Amino acid sequence: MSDRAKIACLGAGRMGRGIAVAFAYAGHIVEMIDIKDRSAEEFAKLKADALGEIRKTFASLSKLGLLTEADVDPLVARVSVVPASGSGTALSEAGFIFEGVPEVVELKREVLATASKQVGPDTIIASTTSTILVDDLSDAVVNPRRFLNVHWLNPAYLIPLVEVSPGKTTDPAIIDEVKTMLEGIGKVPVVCAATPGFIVPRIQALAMNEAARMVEEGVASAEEIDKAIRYGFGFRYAVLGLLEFIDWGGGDILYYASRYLEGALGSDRYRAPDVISRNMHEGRIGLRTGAGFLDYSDMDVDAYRAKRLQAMVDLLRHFDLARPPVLDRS
Ligand SMILES: NC(=O)c1ccc[n+]([C@@H]2O[C@H](COP(=O)([O-])OP(=O)(O)OC[C@H]3O[C@@H](n4cnc5c(N)ncnc54)[C@H](O)[C@@H]3O)[C@@H](O)[C@H]2O)c1
Ligand SMILES: O=C(O)[C@@H](O)[C@@H](O)[C@H](O)[C@@H](O)CO
Repeated sequence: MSDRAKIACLGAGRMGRGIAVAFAYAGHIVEMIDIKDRSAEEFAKLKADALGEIRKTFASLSKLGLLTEADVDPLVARVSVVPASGSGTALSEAGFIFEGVPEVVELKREVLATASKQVGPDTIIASTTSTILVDDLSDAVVNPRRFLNVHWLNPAYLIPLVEVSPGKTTDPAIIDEVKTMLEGIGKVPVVCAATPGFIVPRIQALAMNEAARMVEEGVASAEEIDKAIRYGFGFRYAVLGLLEFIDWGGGDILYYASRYLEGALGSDRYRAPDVISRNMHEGRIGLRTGAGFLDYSDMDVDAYRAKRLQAMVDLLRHFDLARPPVLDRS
């Protein structure tokens, strides 16, 4: 018998299924609980659909070389779907529960309140919300000390990052427990303060809306904008962090660029935060001054730069875009 914690997902939708695949892959037993009120026929259909998609996902991972075809059956067998009426055992046996119902505060509170009455004393409950402040949910849970937000990125079984956002009432020991568990299944957890949108949704909602706005304004087609993201924005940020790049390009450039864009596009959504002007006026503009958002003073900057450039060259090769130089030999 495995001593890996049992997992329960509240909801068998996109995130429930993705999280189920991630945990089953890592050796955990997962029960997806369908808490929506529906007929036996509707439940049977949902169950077949969810398990069918999980099988398809494992089958595609086998084609992509992450597992063998023979692994698919035993991995799928680790996942089951139970109706609300059968949730008692699943909830009382689960070590970790991930709530994954639609992004509606009242619905999440209702589901969390009901489920948290049925869990064991050591169970940790997490909401997979993309944006909702953890403290807007925690008082719905019977034991809020063992509750926090754990935001996975879609597709959850492939993207390494998981954002962990504890609230005012979360027991600090739980944060470590969740981090250890996530690292144990190969994820890269990042902890952030209780805030709506955490780190990634907060940044990407702005970027996604701006991309949509540019389509609306006729700046470029959706295809051209996405090409720019894949070969420029995404390419660079696969290697550098956003704040790290402010330091590479220079905080002074961002200071002036923000002022210009705010005026030229007539929108305060380009207004830089105070820290950008402060850094600029105090000369903390990045690599050139030895410090910006990061501190380079005690670093072998040439070696650091070479490492990042190597990663970009590896990416160029990955995209099949690396070329030899053009040399004019007579
Ligand atoms: N979709 C994404 O890319 C993504 C990524 C990260 C986090 N999230 C978050 O995960 C959560 C779930 O999103 P999703 O994309 O999996 O949604 P989804 O619609 O695919 O799944 C929602 C699940 O909740 C169930 N449900 C719907 N209405 C219900 C009700 N009234 N009562 C009980 N259950 C109900 C559905 O049957 C389904 O199983 C959201 O909070 C979302 O913000 C989504
Ligand atoms: O990063 C993710 O996978 C999700 O958090 C997002 O898809 C999310 O639903 C929001 O950023 C949507 O705006």
